[in-house]
Amino acid sequence: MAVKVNCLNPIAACGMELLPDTYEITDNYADADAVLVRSASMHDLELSDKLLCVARAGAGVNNIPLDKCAEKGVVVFNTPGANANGVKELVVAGLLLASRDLMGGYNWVKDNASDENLAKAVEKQKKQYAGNEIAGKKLGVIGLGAIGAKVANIAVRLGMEVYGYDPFVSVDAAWGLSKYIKHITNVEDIYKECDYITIHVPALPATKGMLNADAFAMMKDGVRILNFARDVLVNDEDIKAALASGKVAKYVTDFPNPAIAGTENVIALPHLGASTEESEDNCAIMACKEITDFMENGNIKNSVNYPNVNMGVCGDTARVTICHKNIPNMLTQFTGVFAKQGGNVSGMISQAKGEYAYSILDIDKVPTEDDINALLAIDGVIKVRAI
Ligand SMILES: NC(=O)C1=CN([C@@H]2O[C@H](COP(=O)(O)OP(=O)(O)OC[C@H]3O[C@@H](n4cnc5c(N)ncnc54)[C@H](O)[C@@H]3O)[C@@H](O)[C@H]2O)C=CC1
Ligand SMILES: O=C(O)CCC(=O)C(=O)O
Repeated sequence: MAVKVNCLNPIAACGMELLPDTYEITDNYADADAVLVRSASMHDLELSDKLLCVARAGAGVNNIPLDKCAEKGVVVFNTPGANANGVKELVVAGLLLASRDLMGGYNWVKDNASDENLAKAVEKQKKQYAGNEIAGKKLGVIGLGAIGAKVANIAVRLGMEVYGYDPFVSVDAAWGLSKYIKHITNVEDIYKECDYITIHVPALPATKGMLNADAFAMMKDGVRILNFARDVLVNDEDIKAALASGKVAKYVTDFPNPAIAGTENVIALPHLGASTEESEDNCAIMACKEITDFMENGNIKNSVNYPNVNMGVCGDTARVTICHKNIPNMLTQFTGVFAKQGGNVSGMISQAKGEYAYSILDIDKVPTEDDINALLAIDGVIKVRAI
């Protein structure tokens, strides 16, 4: 039967073209085996029994109910790093927008475009839009993942003194960091020392409202804040007060909301970080490859709610995949189901991530409906799929 794929947002064609010809694109979310999504919220959508996986063509997964998906055996993927360069480049633009009054200058020229003496007027007017250079200034980067690490490295190359903070930094990201980045172990040192602060952490209960009145109170007067991660990381009322008092000179954000969009010294962009042809292509390609390998082989790569598991292509007559709870004695029960029927399990792999686990079994016979039902009847088994 054809694999049905539903796109909740438009996904770049170069990714969609990688899906096998046998796959069918459907407008009917409820009938989909696989869902592709960018920023659309899935929190209010029902998860059908048929749904097997969701691929987020992007990094942030706060638009997807990860626990609810895990409980129903729906594997959620994202595309780590695929749009990081796009965001990094926009953060560089954000640093410049926070330092030079480009918007004011641009608007003034536009408003005076028909002035015959424009060239002369420009020379008189330009002092209104003078600013500062970023070279030599201190930049604090909170979160040194795919984006934060790139931002920190480019800022070093632009002549900034860079402070980096990430208590959970991955080994890969750490290897890629410039040796000139100062390793900060207490985020308060970033608040106290830096002229510019940029935040690149996921929206989690622990990071929501991280930049709040207490944090602003520690910062230098005239600090410039950049938020290309998520609106909820910055407390709206607190940053408005900090902008009004001059504590924060500029707030550049990719996440406007009615509370801050019209506020003076807020420069708000319409979530453009990953909106480049290159990032959209990279994310679409990675997401579609993840779906295809999962649907065809049961392999999981870059999941955010199930473990990564790779057993290549099926080396026997059939393959069975099982989403289950991470509890004792599961594997012997799985092999027991096939042993009872005289079937041989020739390959098996199992990995756990938190409360959940995922197993792949290659077997020398096509599993019967009874086999599948026997697996489903095991306490802790969530979803079984025969490939
Ligand atoms: N503006 C846009 O269009 C885009 C925004 N984003 C946002 O940026 C966020 C980061 O993206 P990536 O760098 O690709 O993700 P990532 O997962 O590679 O990096 C996130 C980093 O934050 C760190 N972290 C987590 N909690 C922290 C804390 N309390 N303090 C300091 N560091 C902490 C993690 O250890 C990790 O290194 C995403 O979660 C998403 O919300 C991502 C892509 C595009
Ligand atoms: O798909 C998009 O444009 C959103 C990108 C984003 O915010 C993310 O990857 O977390």
